[in-house]
Amino acid sequence: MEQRSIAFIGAGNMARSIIAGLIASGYDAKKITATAPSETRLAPLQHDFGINTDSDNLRAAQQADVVVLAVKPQLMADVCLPLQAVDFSNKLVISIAAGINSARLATMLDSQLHLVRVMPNTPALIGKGMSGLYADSTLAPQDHQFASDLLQAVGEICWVKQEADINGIIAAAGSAPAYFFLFMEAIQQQAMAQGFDEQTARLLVQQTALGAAAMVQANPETDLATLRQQVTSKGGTTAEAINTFNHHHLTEIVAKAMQAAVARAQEMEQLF
Ligand SMILES: NC(=O)C1=CN([C@@H]2O[C@H](COP(=O)(O)OP(=O)(O)OC[C@H]3O[C@@H](n4cnc5c(N)ncnc54)[C@H](OP(=O)(O)O)[C@@H]3O)[C@@H](O)[C@H]2O)C=CC1
Ligand SMILES: O=C(O)[C@@H]1CCC=N1
Repeated sequence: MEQRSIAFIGAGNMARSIIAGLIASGYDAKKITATAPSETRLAPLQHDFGINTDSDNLRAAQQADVVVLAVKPQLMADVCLPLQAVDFSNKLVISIAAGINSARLATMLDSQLHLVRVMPNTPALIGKGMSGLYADSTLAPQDHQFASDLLQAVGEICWVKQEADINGIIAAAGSAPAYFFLFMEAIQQQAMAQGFDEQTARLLVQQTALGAAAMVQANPETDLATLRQQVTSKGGTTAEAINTFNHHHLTEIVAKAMQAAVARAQEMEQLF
């Protein structure tokens, strides 16, 4: 992919995940700078990946071709204010923040932007990310391509046609690793309650989750319900477990949780 200079403004969990994935995919570490107010986050990034770090957001943004906004939504307005001094006319801006829309970002940076909104997730850290991307029709094809390449370096991507769909990506992918972790935590806890030590319980859940996800990926023509049915022997143990999930309305619980994630993103659009 094209090796543009990239400044990550914010060096937390998500920036680290993308940077790790980029370096693993062969991106030139010297072309990447990450910023944060303290060395706590920066030093490990420099040590682990050999990238540049800087505590000066303005300097990093001014020197970059691509500015990735990777701070918490609550801080975005404060972080953007000094960046209004940057000439963004030849820069691509990528925002990974949940709940801050394009119009708001343009106001925060007081510029017309070449902007892509991206909703990634933390498995980008190991090259298994899932990112949704949105840009309006004014984005240049080469910027569109760069954003695609950048996120494809750390996983799968899908472009959405309407900006509001980014909130759906948050619910289905951005936040969703946490749902799977929660489910795995619950299985691990119950396996421990049934007598397994912590390590064995973790092995049982992680290998099963990995196997199930790999089966989904290996069988793209088989729908998820069929894969479930193949485990569920009539009158057997799985049927009892699934009946219990259904009795307690697992599908409705998941729907409500995803709707809550979207509602929070919409609320954040008003707050920040
Ligand atoms: N975590 C996730 O799974 C996902 C997160 N996102 C989005 O990514 C963004 C970042 O989230 P996440 O990485 O989890 O958050 P973190 O809190 O882990 O990281 C935020 C980073 O911003 C830094 N920071 C704070 N103040 C400033 C400042 N003034 N200038 C520059 N950097 C600053 C923090 O530094 P310090 O630690 O030193 O304060 C930290 O490095 C959010 O907008 C979130 O919505 C999107 C998809 C998934
Ligand atoms: O929880 C959050 O707000 C961010 C966005 C998606 C994942 N983490």
